[in-house]
Amino acid sequence: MARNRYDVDEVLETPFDFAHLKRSFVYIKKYKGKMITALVLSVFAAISGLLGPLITQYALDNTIPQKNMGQLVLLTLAFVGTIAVSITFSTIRSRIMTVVGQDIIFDIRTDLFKHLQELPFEYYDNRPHGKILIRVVNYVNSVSDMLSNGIINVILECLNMLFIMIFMFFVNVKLSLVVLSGLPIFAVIMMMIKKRQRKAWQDVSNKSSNLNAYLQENITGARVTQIFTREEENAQIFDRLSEKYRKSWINAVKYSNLVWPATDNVSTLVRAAIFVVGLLVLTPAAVSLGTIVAMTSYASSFWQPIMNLSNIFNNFINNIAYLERIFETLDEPATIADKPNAQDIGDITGEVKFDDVTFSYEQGKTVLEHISFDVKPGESVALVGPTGAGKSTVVSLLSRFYDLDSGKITIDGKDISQATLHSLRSQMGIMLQDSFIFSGTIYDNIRYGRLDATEEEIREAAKIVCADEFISEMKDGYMTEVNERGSKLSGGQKQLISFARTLLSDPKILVLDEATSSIDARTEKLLQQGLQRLLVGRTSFIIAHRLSTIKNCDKIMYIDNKGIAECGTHDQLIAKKGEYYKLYTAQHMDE
Ligand SMILES: Nc1ncnc2c1ncn2[C@@H]1O[C@H](COP(=O)(O)OP(=O)(O)OP(=O)(O)O)[C@@H](O)[C@H]1O
Repeated sequence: MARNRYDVDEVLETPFDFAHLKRSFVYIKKYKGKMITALVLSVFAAISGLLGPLITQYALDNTIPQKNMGQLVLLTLAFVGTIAVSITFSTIRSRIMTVVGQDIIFDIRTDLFKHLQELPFEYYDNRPHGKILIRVVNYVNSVSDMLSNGIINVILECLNMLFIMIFMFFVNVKLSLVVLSGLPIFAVIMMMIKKRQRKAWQDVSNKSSNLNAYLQENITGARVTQIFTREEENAQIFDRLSEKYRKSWINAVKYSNLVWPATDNVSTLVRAAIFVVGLLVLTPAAVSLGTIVAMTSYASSFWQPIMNLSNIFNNFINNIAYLERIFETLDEPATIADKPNAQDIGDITGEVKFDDVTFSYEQGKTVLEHISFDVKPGESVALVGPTGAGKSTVVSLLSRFYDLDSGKITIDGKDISQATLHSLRSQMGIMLQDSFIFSGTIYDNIRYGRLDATEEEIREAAKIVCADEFISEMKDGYMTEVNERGSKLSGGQKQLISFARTLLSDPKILVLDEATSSIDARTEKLLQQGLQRLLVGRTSFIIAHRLSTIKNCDKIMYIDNKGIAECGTHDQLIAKKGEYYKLYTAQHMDE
């Protein structure tokens, strides 16, 4: 998939069809009981509202000319009653639908979040995270009204139209036909606007997504921005994105704004036609004043649902662009998922074998080629080599964060691509280069991967990695609240917490990717002692640029040129006087 920058519009792979709307019924049908109740209430509210003009007509044509005061009072009370029923039922309906709308938001968002958690790293590597956020937050909010109220309103407005027609035809057939004659004019106008309008709103959604992506990137990178004093340039980029968003919005609103006046004009024309036809063509003798007043009232009522429908239609057009995005995310395949016949890998001893493994992140650009090596259970293996050589990639493949181009990786003789991800990853402890800290307490951060860990176990893990001392010195100790990304902690402290988190999961295979790079030399020495105890009985892969930390590993692999350039113990590689020797002596001399 092409990489998507913050300023590149996303391409929708699937054009809109009604299947999207049909698919959204999955979310709606759960609430059909409440929706039917709301619909019934709305129908009663509408019928009640429609009785008003009939009462008026009767009063104008009979009660008032006969000066029947008693009847007039009764009719006035009935008129007020219809309005009261209409308002009460509409209010209850609106309350029910607010709850349904929120329930639908909840369901879609839960599905999206669950799915996002299963998507491969590749998905996140390929798009700005702000564009993912906007789908889960803004787009879901937007579509909820369409899926709850929108669909009810469509049914309701259609029913409303039907009822009004029945009432109109009941009052006067000829004048009803005059009202209906406005419909074809309206249909032609709508067809002309519809397609352009949909495209325009899709553009708005793209531009708002771009803006969000840039904003999110800049919040995350705020420190770097200030360090490099890039504020002005970034503000200009933001202005450009904002301007594009503003223009796209104005353009889209231009189309939407055509719908209202078009409907309004047709409605006014039709009402004028009623007067003309009623008074001049049919003559007052044939049509009473009450009939003309009732018919103009019905005519404006008749165009009300049409105006509402065109409004809903507008809303649908905007929201369908969002719905497409939501379904696109839900349809994103979890490529790194359990195969159909995946098996639990069982309790592993930690024997690892790479068999002729070739891998590329992007098609045609291999990062590793034909790599083969064996690691016995409990062995410690160091991966060293130049930046970008592929060390982290090797351990990512072992955890099956990516699938191979060719070759096979086995653990205890079992192909990891055929194992369930949970059984594989739950026996691995991986400490990535980026020691991510979640918002919450230090305590919660350490037990992130093992919620059932006891306080003693948490403290013990922290002690082994020499984190207990600095944590205990904090005002609230283990209960100290840290921000997302651990902004209140030093780089080394973050690494130690993340280290404790990895150890607490008691893995059979331990992966430490630059786990101690930010830790001072004294703490690292202490840490090494604790680590030696801890590595016993576990297979470990350690990536480190500081070679002094991996000297004692059972095996050192020097990764370069897409493969293993050298492999052996520290002494063997020093004696070989190859690349490792050069690197080690260079570092040794520096020290
Ligand atoms: N998600 C990714 N998408 C595309 N290419 C990637 C991705 N991650 C890494 N690469 C590329 O793969 C190569 C190997 O990267 P890797 O992170 O494995 O190197 P490394 O040896 O661990 O480097 P370092 O010592 O700097 O951590 C690099 O050229 C890098 O640009």
